[in-house]
Amino acid sequence: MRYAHAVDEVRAAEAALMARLPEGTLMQRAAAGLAAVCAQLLGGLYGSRVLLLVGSGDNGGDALYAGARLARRGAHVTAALAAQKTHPEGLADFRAAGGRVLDYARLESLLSPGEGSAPSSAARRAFEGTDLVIDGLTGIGGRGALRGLYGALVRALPEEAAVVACDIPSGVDADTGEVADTAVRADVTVTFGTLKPGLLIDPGAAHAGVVELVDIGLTGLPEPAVIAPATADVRPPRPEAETDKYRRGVVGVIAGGARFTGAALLSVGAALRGGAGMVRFASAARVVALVDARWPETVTTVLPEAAPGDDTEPDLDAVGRVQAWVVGPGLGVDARGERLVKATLRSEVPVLVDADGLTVLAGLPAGVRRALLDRRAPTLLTPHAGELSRLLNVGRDQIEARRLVHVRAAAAGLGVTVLLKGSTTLVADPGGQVRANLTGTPWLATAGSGDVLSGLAGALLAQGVDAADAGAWAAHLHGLAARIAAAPRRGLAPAPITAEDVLAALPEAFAQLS
Ligand SMILES: NC(=O)C1=CN([C@@H]2O[C@H](COP(=O)(O)OP(=O)(O)OC[C@H]3O[C@@H](n4cnc5c(N)ncnc54)[C@H](OP(=O)(O)O)[C@@H]3O)[C@@H](O)[C@H]2O)[C@@H](O)CC1
Ligand SMILES: [K+]
Repeated sequence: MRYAHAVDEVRAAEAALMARLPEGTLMQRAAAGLAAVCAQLLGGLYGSRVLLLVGSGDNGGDALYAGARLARRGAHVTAALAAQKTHPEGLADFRAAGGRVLDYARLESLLSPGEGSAPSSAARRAFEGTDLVIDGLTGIGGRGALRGLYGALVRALPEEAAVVACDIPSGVDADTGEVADTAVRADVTVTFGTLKPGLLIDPGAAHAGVVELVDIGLTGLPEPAVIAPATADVRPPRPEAETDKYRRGVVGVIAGGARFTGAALLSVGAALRGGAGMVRFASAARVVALVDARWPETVTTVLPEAAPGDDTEPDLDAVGRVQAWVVGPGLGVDARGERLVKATLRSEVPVLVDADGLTVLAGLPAGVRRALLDRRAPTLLTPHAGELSRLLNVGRDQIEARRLVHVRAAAAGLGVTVLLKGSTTLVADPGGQVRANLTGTPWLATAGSGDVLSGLAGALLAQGVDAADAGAWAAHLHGLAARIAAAPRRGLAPAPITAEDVLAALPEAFAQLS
């Protein structure tokens, strides 16, 4: 499990610790950890060329002290001072260690634009041959788009150099993972005390590379703002020898309609492979026939079409007992869809609402929606950014840019668990804790992959897994399956995949759980 804390919490814990320690102790611990990771990456230090990007705050101080340590071990280290004032003691130590300084005025002239907005050739020449860059422009004090020389400096970095970010890649918001404009793209981020949410959430996570945590002795941190389960933390129930199919959990899937049938097939397939004892499926006759043909192990029920104007609630008892419902994939957003969503939410078992089911919910008057979601059994909503945008009445772009903020707001506002799909899938419970999924891959951005996720999470709900774990574990397994499908053998470059491929790889993903 990886834990991330918000900046305010980190600062409070650091202040308490600093009050008990001699001045500068924490920074020395941070710098020692940073230098150790860099030394390991460089292999031999002697003669290697290191470039420090130094900003005005303590993040720059960490970089200067780390650079001094590397210089004392024989590296050629240059500090590019991107601010007029930098950490004075750190700079003095760096100079004393024999580090070379590119001061602000010199850096400014090197970075003055050449042709167009490309970095000037002077900057290119100055940085040529760098083996490793240490990014100490901004850490947890960074706010908004990089200002002054910072952005131009980042854009002028030599492509071949390895990049190690100090605490957080500069330009990434530590609390949310937002990237306003230019941000450092690190191969490794060395972070101190605890992870920051922005290291786990895209677009920040994509800029962080491998995240190495350095222990600086922080204690007394509160509950983490974001947690990211590792594969070892994903523990769906395992059937015992005497477990029968009913005790393993029965999941009911209500999906597909007049227009779409594929979503139902994918969701049912994933529910079958998700470990439930049995899958029941209910829908229109045409969809049921297809499910019967593709997944004969499913127990199916044809739901009679209501006559126009007839809004009596569908009889879900006719489908048989289930321990959880999945409702929505390919369902349609008409009156039939609305009746089915309402009926499942009025049941007393866990319900997962996905896809068209979410659009139906978004279209209901707020009071009706609130009453439907005010349930005793767990409720899990699994929107992508567009569906969440409709539910919250917030622009899709805003959701994409501030995923953490909006998934939390949705869970708190609706009083249910919300799984926001995307490059980093996030699962928020109404209490505010968020789980981030680390197994995502861009290959999952393919039609139907959400239907697979819904069936899988529904199967976990039916096995008694709580909503936040069901969402987070399903996302984890789904990501593993996608990676297996995209690159089935070691050393193979990933290839495009379909949702069917993800479905087929689910058993192998389960096999990776300890
Ligand atoms: N606290 C501790 O115990 C420990 C802390 N440690 C280290 O300290 C780091 C935090 O240091 P910090 O608080 O000095 O903030 P930091 O991230 O260096 O940035 C602040 C400066 O950047 C500037 N600035 C901001 N945004 C900008 C932008 N977009 N573009 C341009 N400039 C921008 C801002 O300028 P201003 O907004 O004031 O004009 C201000 O001067 C932390 O991440 C860790 O590395 C470790 O040593 C362990 C112990
Ligand atoms: K940084």
